[in-house]
Amino acid sequence: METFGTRLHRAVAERGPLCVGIDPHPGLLARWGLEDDVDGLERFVRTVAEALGDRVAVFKPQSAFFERFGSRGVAILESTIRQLRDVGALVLLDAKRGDIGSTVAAYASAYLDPSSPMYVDALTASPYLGVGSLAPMFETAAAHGGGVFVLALTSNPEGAEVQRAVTSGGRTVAQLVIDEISQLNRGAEPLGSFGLVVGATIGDTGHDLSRVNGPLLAPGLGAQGATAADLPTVFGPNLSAVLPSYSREVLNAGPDVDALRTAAARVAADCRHILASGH
Ligand SMILES: O=c1ccn([C@@H]2O[C@H](COP(=O)(O)O)[C@@H](O)[C@H]2O)c(=O)[nH]1
Repeated sequence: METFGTRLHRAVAERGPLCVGIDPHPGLLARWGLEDDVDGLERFVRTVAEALGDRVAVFKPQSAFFERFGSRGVAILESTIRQLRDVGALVLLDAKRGDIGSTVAAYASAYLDPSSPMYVDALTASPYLGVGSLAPMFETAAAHGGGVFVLALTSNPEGAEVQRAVTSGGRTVAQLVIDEISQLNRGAEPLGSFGLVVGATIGDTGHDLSRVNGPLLAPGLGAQGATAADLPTVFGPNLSAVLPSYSREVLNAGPDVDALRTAAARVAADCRHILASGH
């Protein structure tokens, strides 16, 4: 069985280092001339999948925008995940799950067990009940070739107060998360399956990412103000592991399929250039 790290490494080699977020905001549905209802949601996501499904390495549907419509929205999320995986894209579900271990085990079965209808390649997770509480997710992911991306230094301004707080051992909360994920990825080749979320908006992190040996998901590009040119400041010598993530910046170009493709190609080119230059 191939690990998620191996599958991600190949997807990025074949399609380029880009994650496109699928965030059907009410304002975007309106901008696309769609109603803010289940039919509008379905038209929106089918258009994104048709335009980009065969050319973007990773899609990151934001679960909240589907949950907003109840069970019918969740059914659309489920079919979108299948549609994207069928055309060879990896799906990273952004649901930021986290809880006590026994409940995390249920989240792991829901998203990371291939027999589940909601099975995805990887899931975002929140470590604020303790990184150890996420162990059932790590174990299920490892057993089935899946991945988990854990929040470390998020792109929103409110995150720093918690994430940069200093623990009793002297490390920040974020560095503790970074170190625990680094342990899980130790020795993995070509890339570990456990990633971190580090916002592109945060400037020089002041944190040591050098031992992560796993993917660094960088949201905050585009609509939140960061650009590809900010990536070297944030990630320093660890740029090669960065997976840049854009949602509204690309989605704003729709509903025209060619315009969506042009927008995705533009941000991909910006990032490829910066990531390849290594500085
Ligand atoms: O630190 C984080 C973690 C997750 N997100 C999510 O990414 C997208 C960003 O959307 P944009 O339209 O590109 O701003 C959204 O789903 C967030 O929930 C993040 O922004 N920052």
